[in-house]
Amino acid sequence: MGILQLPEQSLNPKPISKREFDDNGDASVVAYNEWLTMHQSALYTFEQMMKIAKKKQIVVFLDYDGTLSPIVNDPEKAFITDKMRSTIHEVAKCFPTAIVTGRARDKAVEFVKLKDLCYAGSHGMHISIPSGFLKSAKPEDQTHIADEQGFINFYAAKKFSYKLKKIKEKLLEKTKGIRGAIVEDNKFCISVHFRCVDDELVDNVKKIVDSVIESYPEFRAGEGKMVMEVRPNIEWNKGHALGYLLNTFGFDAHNDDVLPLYIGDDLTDEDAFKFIKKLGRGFSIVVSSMPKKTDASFSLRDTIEVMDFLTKLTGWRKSSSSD
Ligand SMILES: O=P(O)(O)OC[C@H]1O[C@H](O[C@H]2O[C@H](CO)[C@@H](O)[C@H](O)[C@H]2O)[C@H](O)[C@@H](O)[C@@H]1O
Repeated sequence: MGILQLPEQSLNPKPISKREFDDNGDASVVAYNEWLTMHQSALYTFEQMMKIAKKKQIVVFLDYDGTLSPIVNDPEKAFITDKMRSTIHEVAKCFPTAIVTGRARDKAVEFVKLKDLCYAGSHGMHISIPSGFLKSAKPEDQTHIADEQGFINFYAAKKFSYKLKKIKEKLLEKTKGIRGAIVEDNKFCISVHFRCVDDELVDNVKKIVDSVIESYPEFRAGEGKMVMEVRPNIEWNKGHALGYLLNTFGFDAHNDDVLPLYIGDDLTDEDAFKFIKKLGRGFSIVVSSMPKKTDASFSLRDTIEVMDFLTKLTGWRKSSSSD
């Protein structure tokens, strides 16, 4: 079965008015509405999507920043609402569910505060699975370690910890004179934020990051939303994390009955969208209120729409299991 493609006449994207868009962003209404026809609203095409999902196993993957919590200036204050938390809780009761984020896994747990789901932190380089979720016991080895909170932890990039610490020290030192720059330790990657840096100094921040990693060829830097992310230069990203988690949940990714559903808003989420595209099955949903280049098939405008979609999803699951 291929990725859901709806015939054009069945599309029912929610167009937005000029007023609404002018208040909100800088792209034109026409461009956004055109973009919506290629990345249809997952809310407005929900029924069609779920026709495909009937009697199949949906596995839910949720990015954190910009997907569950709105983007804010201070990364330490990117909280989710209680309503979003209880929505995620309901989702996790209905489907195997994982939070897949660039944040450190511990930070994601601290924000989400839910136990019965998986967390893939540091862009999937640290995956935590409640031990009860494992179909068969995973032997403890160098990359699978049990912790006191009842999670089994998989580490894809442990050997880079020492050098990351050094990189972080250098970044802190070199950015300390730039007002608004924040260096965030995400355990297996480091974010250097410039959202609150004066426009004319943003390039300086980027140059600092580039100059620091120049002496560390095993690392690379990518750009996210007003942030540079330094990470080990290894073949492991959010897409690999999806494959790993599906497998760990006991699902054969090649089984047509397994449908990964991923919602995310940032560049690193594109790796997960590509994974789903390559699989040829599942639902990839980008969160954006303006046109952007993406491999996702569907879209939602913002975190409010994400919550509405997840609520619909759990409602659908509950009603379809009583069929
Ligand atoms: O994979 P994600 O969960 O989307 O994490 C990506 C980065 O998200 C955070 O930064 C973004 O959100 C901040 C809070 O809203 C915002 O201030 C910042 O400008 C955004 O880039 C997080 O702080 C980063 O470490 C993550 O890499």
